[in-house]
Amino acid sequence: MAVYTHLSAEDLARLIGHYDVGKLVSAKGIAEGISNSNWLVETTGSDGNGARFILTMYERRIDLSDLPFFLGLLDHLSAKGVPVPRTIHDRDGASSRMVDDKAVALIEYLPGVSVGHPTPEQARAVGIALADLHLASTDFALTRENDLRPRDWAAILADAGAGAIGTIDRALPSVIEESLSDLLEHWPEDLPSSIVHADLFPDNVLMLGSRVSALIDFYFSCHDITAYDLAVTHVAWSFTAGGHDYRTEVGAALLEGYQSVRPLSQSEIAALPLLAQGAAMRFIATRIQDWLDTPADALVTRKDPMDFARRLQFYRRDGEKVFNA
Ligand SMILES: Nc1ncnc2c1ncn2[C@@H]1O[C@H](COP(=O)(O)OP(=O)(O)O)[C@@H](O)[C@H]1O
Ligand SMILES: N[C@@H](CCOP(=O)(O)O)C(=O)O
Repeated sequence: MAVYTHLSAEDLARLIGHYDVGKLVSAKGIAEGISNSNWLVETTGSDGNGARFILTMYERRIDLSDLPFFLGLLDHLSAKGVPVPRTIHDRDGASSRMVDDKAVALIEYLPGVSVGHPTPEQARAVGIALADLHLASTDFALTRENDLRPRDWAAILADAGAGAIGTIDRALPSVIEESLSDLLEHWPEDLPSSIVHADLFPDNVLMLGSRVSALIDFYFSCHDITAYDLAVTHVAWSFTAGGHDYRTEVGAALLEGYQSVRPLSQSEIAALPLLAQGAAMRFIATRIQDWLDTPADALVTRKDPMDFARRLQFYRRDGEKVFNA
């Protein structure tokens, strides 16, 4: 479930009244997603022809001072033709508003569905869209540091403690231990950097057939190593459910699509095996944190860190072969 806050019909109508989008017709809570509350909102439209929007209420993990970065980036990318939803500004020109003590934003609705088992053609399209995003964001004026870098994963894992981590899966502490110090010691500092999405999982890409109709959920976006974003996307897209098997053709198509727009340098290619292990570790760390913070009977489905422990082991073993083929 992903509606954490109840908004009455009156609250919603009052809120929509601050935007030039016509009158509220309906608002349905969206089940997908785990971080924020989202509603699909229908209005009569500013021209009376009806319109749809996504209303997002920021619930957790988001520092409100970062909203101008996240929302401004959507407008910047959308203006440059990258398929991301633009934000709807209220009558005062603001891209977000407060409802009681929570921030909300009204966002353009884009069609499409998230794929569960991507084809190579779909992966290629995602690679192209990611490279477009990297190139189109170079002149975005605002900056945001990544607060989930290797030292942050290490801190999250140290806070959780090997004992508690072992209660999730007995194998997990040793998978982490055999890689973490290597990642901290060899993490590259001299690769090209840019704005990165940092969480471009299949559920954050909407597709119409083999076309990317929207990249969404920019709430981890920040400045970091550009090729790290490709590594995150590779880790997220190129495996069967649970991270059990690597899908060679999907991984290759993603890399090929990306490089058809932004060719990688030799140093970026050489770093990809380690960046992919780091990407897997980053999601292991936050999934462990969420797992231990979420009661087993909570309504939110906990995401299994082992899905990414398997991927981490894969890249340790076969990363060179995958990226240097
Ligand atoms: N701009 C959009 N257009 C259409 N659907 C959207 C849009 N933004 C979000 N959604 C829908 O809302 C769901 C949750 O959004 P998301 O931003 O991923 O939430 P969370 O941050 O909680 O994971 C998505 O899976 C998608 O179905
Ligand atoms: N993609 C991350 C979790 C972040 O959740 P999102 O719904 O905001 O994309 C993971 O799978 O661990």
